[in-house]
Amino acid sequence: MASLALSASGVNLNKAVSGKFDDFRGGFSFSFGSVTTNDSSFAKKRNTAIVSIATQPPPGVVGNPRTGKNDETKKLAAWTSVKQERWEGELTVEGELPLWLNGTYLRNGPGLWHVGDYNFRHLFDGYATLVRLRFENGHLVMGHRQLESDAYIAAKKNNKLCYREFSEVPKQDNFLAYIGELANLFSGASLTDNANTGVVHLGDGRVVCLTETQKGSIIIDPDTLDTLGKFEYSDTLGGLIHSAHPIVTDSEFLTLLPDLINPGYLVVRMEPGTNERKVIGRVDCRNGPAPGWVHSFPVTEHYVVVPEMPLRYCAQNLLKAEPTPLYKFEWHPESKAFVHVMCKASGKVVASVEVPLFVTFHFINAYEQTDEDGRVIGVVADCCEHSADTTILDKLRLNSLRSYSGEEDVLPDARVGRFVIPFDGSPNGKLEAALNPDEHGRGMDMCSINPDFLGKPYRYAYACGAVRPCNFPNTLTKLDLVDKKAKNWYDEGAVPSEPFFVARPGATEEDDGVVISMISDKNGEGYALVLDGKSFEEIARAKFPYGLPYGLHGCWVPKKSP
Ligand SMILES: CC(=O)/C=C/C=C(C)/C=C/C1=C(C)CCCC1(C)C
Ligand SMILES: CC(/C=C/C=O)=C\C=C\C=O
Ligand SMILES: [Fe+2]
Repeated sequence: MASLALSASGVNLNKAVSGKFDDFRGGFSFSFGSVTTNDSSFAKKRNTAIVSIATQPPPGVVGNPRTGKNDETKKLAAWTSVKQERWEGELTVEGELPLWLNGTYLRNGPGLWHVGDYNFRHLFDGYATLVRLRFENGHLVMGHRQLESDAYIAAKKNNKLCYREFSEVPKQDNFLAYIGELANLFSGASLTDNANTGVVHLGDGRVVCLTETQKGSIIIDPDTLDTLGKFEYSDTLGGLIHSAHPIVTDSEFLTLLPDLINPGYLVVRMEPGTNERKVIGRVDCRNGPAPGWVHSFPVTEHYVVVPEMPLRYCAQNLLKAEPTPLYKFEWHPESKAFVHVMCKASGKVVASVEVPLFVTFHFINAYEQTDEDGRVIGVVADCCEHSADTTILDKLRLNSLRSYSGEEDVLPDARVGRFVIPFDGSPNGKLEAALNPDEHGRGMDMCSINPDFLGKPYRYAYACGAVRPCNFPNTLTKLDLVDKKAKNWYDEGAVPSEPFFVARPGATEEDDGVVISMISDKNGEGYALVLDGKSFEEIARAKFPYGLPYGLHGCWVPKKSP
């Protein structure tokens, strides 16, 4: 059992933070909260530790009733709309940032959950808030800014929801308008372009914010967070939706386009410097009325792994004005679950197996298994698996996230689900926990790996786990998938965002680097946190001028060499 001691040092942000504000003025009811930076008791309030979850008694978690809008009370900022349109300034760093850490960590996520007096219902509905941490020679400059999607601009202008978000549908004044809106749904015109899920750094240097609608692909300037315009796909592949998480490397962009008419998926590839996706191949669904939801998928060095989850897109739910318990999806256990493997070079499906039922948002990584002669005999694919329980989707409703009492254990169990897909023609693949889920408190999501190990055998992953009771993953967790152990960082009452691994230039060991996260703490404040990739101990933190909303996924933009 490990329960490591705490360290603390003070900071007075009144002196430390030099910030630039750009108050939002318009039809939106943003509150113009003044920035509360004078908090010399910050250090005293600190209570963080690396804990062994299996042996630590569950700590109390602070209550969190929130409205959709900001107020000045000190509550968790994670589920609260961002205070203002933008801010930029240097932060005071406690501890020491490695001097090799030069570049920008960008994080995207839904950060504004109301239009006028209307409050959105689901975490995924919020308008995209971009946060930028620029690391330079031991210094850290933070900036945040709203993404200027058409959906956001229209909401600001008209003071009402104008596009279909994840769970929200614009209200129509009359029957004719209702019919018009439905027609626009089929053409895609009424779908949101609110690219609030992730942000990727393409091999050609462009930085693109993404969501699950294809029109929600928006180019930004990583230095200013300016919205530069739509990323227009120049091909004629059509379709309205894609996986929220493409696989992006210096040499390619791979994604899946679900086909809702003839259930299946197109596997497509785009080269740096182009906007044209080319088809690698097509996977036909094995069963069910529609393709399974593909929020993400993994790749190995030579194969694309296509999951067919029994949580399937649902055309009827798409047409409904009010959200259903599974939103735009439907659970079809009778349709079973499958995993398909496509060869990247030939587009041929080399394996298609039935697997146990599963629910996942995020794949972690995948790799090839070889025999003693080096022949590929199968693939292993790991994901954050929610025990085939779809209730996780409804647990991400803002009411549920905001109304946590701190006492009940609300978060459904999750694990590192490891698929083993044989290439020998067997009809079934395996799905088992890669390590005992008690190692990470049976919470598991929001993962990253060392990108040099993408598609290759790997040992370490970073994710969020749980110290229970809780209603959302509340630890940063380093998973050792070889020793089957986890190290957990925990700050009582806080919500950390996805731990993002940045490798030290020239590193030869997989975990030689740092892990960056942004924390919403129980006092309503927040800070950037940098952990050592190996020891998983804190090496630096920097307090934000005010707490920021929860963010989903990020990317690293290395500093350009002069
Ligand atoms: C934030 C996140 O992780 C997921 C966002 C998903 C969105 C915005 C999905 C939107 C959709 C529609 C507006 C209609 C079509 C179906 C679907 C792709 C779910
Ligand atoms: C926040 C989340 C999914 C985000 C998608 O991009 C999942 C959280 C799961 C909790 O266990
Ligand atoms: Fe995601």
